[in-house]
Amino acid sequence: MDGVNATGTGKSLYSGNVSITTDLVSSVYYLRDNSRGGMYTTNMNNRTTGGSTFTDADNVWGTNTTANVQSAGVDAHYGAQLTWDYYLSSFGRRGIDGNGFRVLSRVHYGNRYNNAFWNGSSMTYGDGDGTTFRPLVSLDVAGHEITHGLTEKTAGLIYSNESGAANESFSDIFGTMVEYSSGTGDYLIGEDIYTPATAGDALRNMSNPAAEGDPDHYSKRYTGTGDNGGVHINSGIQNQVFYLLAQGGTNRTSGQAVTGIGRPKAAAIFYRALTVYLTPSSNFKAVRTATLNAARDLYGASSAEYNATAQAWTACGVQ
Ligand SMILES: CCC(=O)Oc1c(C)cccc1C(=O)O
Ligand SMILES: [Ca+2]
Ligand SMILES: [Ca+2]
Ligand SMILES: [Zn+2]
Repeated sequence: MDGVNATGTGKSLYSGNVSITTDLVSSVYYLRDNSRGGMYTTNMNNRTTGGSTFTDADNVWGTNTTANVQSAGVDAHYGAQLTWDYYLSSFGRRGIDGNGFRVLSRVHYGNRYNNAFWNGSSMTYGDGDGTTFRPLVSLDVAGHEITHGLTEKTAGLIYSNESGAANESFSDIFGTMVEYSSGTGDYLIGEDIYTPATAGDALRNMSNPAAEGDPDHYSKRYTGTGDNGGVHINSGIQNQVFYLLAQGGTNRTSGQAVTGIGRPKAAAIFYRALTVYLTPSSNFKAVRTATLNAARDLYGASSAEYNATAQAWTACGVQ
């Protein structure tokens, strides 16, 4: 049923009050966005099956607190909206498949569930247990999860060992770009949702991966079998490459300096590498090559951008 696009007011948990696109059908508002592939957001009512699209009578959603079940729905819907807009405005990509893929965001999944995941067709967010996690619907998480979908439909990076760590890093990189697109951002992952009683920490840290126990250099990579071969650990190496390429700085392990080229150009290089050059079994060496090819395509083989890309990978121990 095609309704009428409406602009609702969303009182979110982590982004203040935001404008969201909703769908008016027979004087009921639905958390559905027909202007962005029909993306919609459902309430799982703390179960793991079923769920129904949020509805509202006056198009004002949530109360900025978890006291109202709509609040987390606002964050997830807004995160999907910003992610759609980021990929469209930055790279001309309409949805994660480039063909208007309809994203489903499911919130209040399970009971005090400390996780968020992409399952091949939808994002799913738990509410957290209130100690380790608050509801996992922050902007960098939404961008992270939806980018898992984009990766699946492009390079298809296998979710283990180095290809899996690269997969994770692409999600951290573009989750961070989506967060910055809101007007404010940082190089922390999940800072709004992680350990509410502890300020300043995060799931991961791209500017200083070691702050959260992850490697910033290939020589420090995890070689065990945990975490699918360290996909959320060794992602720190590529995250550090991106950070140094975007912002400039010095790698703490190698002491090597990198000249920054800014977030937009660094993101364009990584996006082109992901969508044009990478394949399912690509390792970090292959990502280095793919980003150099992308930098050459975009800026030229002897450009400052190309040289900085090579410098960043070298600074992090990937030749
Ligand atoms: C930044 C979002 C994130 O990392 O979500 C996960 C969590 C909280 C647990 C396990 C896996 C993931 C993931 O999406 O990789
Ligand atoms: Ca962040
Ligand atoms: Ca915290
Ligand atoms: Zn992930």
